[in-house]
Amino acid sequence: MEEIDHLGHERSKIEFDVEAMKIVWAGSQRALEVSDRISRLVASDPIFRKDDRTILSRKELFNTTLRKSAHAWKRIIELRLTEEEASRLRFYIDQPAFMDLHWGMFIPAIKGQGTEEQQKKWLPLAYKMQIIGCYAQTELGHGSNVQGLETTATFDPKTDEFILHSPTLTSSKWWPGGLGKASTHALIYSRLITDGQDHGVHGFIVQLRSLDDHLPLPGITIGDIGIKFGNGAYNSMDNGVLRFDHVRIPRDQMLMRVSQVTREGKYLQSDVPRQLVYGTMVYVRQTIVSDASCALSRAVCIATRYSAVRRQFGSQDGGPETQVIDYKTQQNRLFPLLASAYAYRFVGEWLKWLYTDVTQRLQANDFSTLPEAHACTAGLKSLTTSATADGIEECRKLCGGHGYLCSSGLPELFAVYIPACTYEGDNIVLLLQVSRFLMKTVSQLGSGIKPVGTTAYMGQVEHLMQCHCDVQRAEDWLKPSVILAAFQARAARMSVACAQNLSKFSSQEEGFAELSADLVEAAVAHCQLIVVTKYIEKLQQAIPGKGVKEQLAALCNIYALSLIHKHQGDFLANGCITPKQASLVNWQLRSLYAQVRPNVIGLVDAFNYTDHYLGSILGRYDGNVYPKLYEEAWKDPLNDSVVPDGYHEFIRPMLKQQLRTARL
Ligand SMILES: CCCCCCCCCCCCCCCCCCC/C=C/C(=O)SCCNC(=O)CCNC(=O)[C@H](O)C(C)(C)COP(=O)(O)OP(=O)(O)OC[C@H]1O[C@@H](n2cnc3c(N)ncnc32)[C@H](O)[C@@H]1OP(=O)(O)O
Ligand SMILES: Cc1cc2nc3c(=O)[nH]c(=O)nc-3n(C[C@H](O)[C@H](O)[C@H](O)COP(=O)(O)OP(=O)(O)OC[C@H]3O[C@@H](n4cnc5c(N)ncnc54)[C@H](O)[C@@H]3O)c2cc1C
Repeated sequence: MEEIDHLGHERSKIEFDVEAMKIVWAGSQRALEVSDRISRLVASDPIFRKDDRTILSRKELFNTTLRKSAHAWKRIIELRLTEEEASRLRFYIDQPAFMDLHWGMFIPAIKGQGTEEQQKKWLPLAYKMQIIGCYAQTELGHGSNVQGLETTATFDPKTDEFILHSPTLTSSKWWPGGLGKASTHALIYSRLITDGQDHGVHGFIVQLRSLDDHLPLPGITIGDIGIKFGNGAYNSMDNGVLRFDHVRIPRDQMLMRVSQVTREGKYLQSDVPRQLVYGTMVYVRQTIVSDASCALSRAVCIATRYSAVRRQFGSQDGGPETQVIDYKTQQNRLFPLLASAYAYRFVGEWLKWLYTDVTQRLQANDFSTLPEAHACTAGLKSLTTSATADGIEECRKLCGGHGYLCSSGLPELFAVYIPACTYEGDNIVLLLQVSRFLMKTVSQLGSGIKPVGTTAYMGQVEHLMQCHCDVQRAEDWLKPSVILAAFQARAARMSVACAQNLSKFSSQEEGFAELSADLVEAAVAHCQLIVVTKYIEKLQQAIPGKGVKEQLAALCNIYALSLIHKHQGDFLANGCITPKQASLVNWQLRSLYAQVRPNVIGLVDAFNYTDHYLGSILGRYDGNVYPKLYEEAWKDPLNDSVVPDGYHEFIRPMLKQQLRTARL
């Protein structure tokens, strides 16, 4: 039967080159080719099916994780996939698994914190998957406060070993992904004790399970922490609990790039900053920003396609009703999210560059950009994951009732995504780190230290404290210089106000505690400025393809102006803009919505997601929503029988009883 494209009329209106936009989204022609090929490979392989995930029991679901991971690994070897292809394979399989922690944290931690010798010993085993590792930092009692961890690693000079021990219930390792059932090894973060002295938290490679029969080694208690939020979702992951009872490991299993313990038990600190122990978190936070653009674009793709299919009200003379995407309220909720997905994509690309740059510098013992890399990764991780989690939920609401069905793909996407606001650093805790960095920058302004990188704008603080926004007509809001000036003035004024208020307290710590809510807002303003700046810089590059740059520019303006509208309290209170200019923002936004409206289906098609990856009937490429929703309902196990199990036991006796009561 011929397939009908129910979104064909939408696609015929598109004014730009969608194929060229796909390249921009993927990053390059080659990246698009790889992504496209691997997504099809996954979609066509029955082992990677995922439409049944929300109805599987926990054990069945975990079993699919094991099967999919083993099959993925087999395919990686058979097809000799490159690292990039393997990572795309993981992306399109779309199921959280122990492999993520092995490749995403265990290996990077050894690379970043291990000596050359340690890397030589452990990395080949890990690369060949002859050992499976996880990243065990968080404990039952402490996650955010890493310095508060309680697990101890005490050096025993008699045997040249460390003794790993969990002295309290709260010192139990709790949460590490892959720990519960799959990992054979772990990177354990633990307090280092030598000769009765506590040197703080360090990383140790510890074998947990036998490589022969997978049983826990002596002294180790280990298991899964239990079911988590939502059906399917993150429950494919075996987040674990672990306790040590005086477990001995050789001395050379402490990661010793940052500091060392000698054979005699002497503690030596190298000139590498201590903060490198936190380096793996910087790496993962950077990847999480790019992931945010993927998760948000996925939700937006579903909501956009469905909003073009769905019609409610407004029929005239028996004609079709209005597509809900044509309601201005729908556009006002949806289009800023579409714009954010693109904005996060570009800031993610930049952050990857920043991370690569800082890594190269670290290798050359240049640690000067580490504080900025920490502030940027922490802040942008926080900003993008919070907005993405909220955005996915908004997309669910944008799809009305059908968005609540698991077959819309949105409930599982939300459930699997929201922990990103917590893992790799609670979002508020991370923003407080950014605000510390900002306060330090402000305090150094008068001292001749020139702010650089993302805080360079603070160098013009005197101008930014007084400047006036130069907008008289709505179109003036389209000028990048005007947008940047407004965001810079807002960020600078909020940071300076915090710094001034902090100086009124007798101690810095007291001030930080009291003003933490304001500090978080200043950090958000700074991070939003980074996103806007990086988007504007992206537009300064050559971008080929008919109409592509124009659409990207419109989305950039929507991103920036919708933020000014949302946070107009900040912009007005700090005198960055006037009430008249705030109302012109709205006029300009409406006109931008009209400009992108004919192109929105093209803008989500450019993500190039397969129907398999989207996992959503509402977001189907062909828009054939209603027949497929109807068909899907009959697949529910409840519909296996016409009369439900339990009818004779529960429903029938109740009905009969009511009958008797009625007769009485
Ligand atoms: C199928 C086959 C596939 C094959 C291939 C597949 C490839 C697959 C790849 C998959 C990739 C997937 C990626 C992974 C998936 C993600 C899953 C998530 C799993 C989750 C893991 C976790 O959650 S791990 C635990 C994370 N924990 C945290 O984040 C804790 C948060 N807390 C902290 O970071 C810190 O404790 C703190 C920063 C909040 C406070 O630190 P501290 O108490 O030491 O304090 P100070 O505030 O005093 O800071 C001191 C000083 O240090 C600076 N600083 C702090 N942190 C850092 C840092 N990270 N880097 C650099 N500097 C730092 C701070 O600014 C201070 O500086 P001063 O100059 O002294 O002011
Ligand atoms: C799905 C998932 C996977 C995870 N995977 C891993 C893993 O693989 N390995 C691992 O080691 N860990 C892992 N974690 C743990 C995770 O890193 C921590 O949960 C996270 O760092 C937050 O720490 P916490 O739980 O201690 O939160 P808490 O710090 O207890 O936060 C509770 C509340 O207190 C607030 N708060 C805390 N400190 C402050 C402060 N100084 N100022 C203001 N407010 C504050 C927070 O904002 C939050 O609202 C995972 C967690 C989840 C949910």
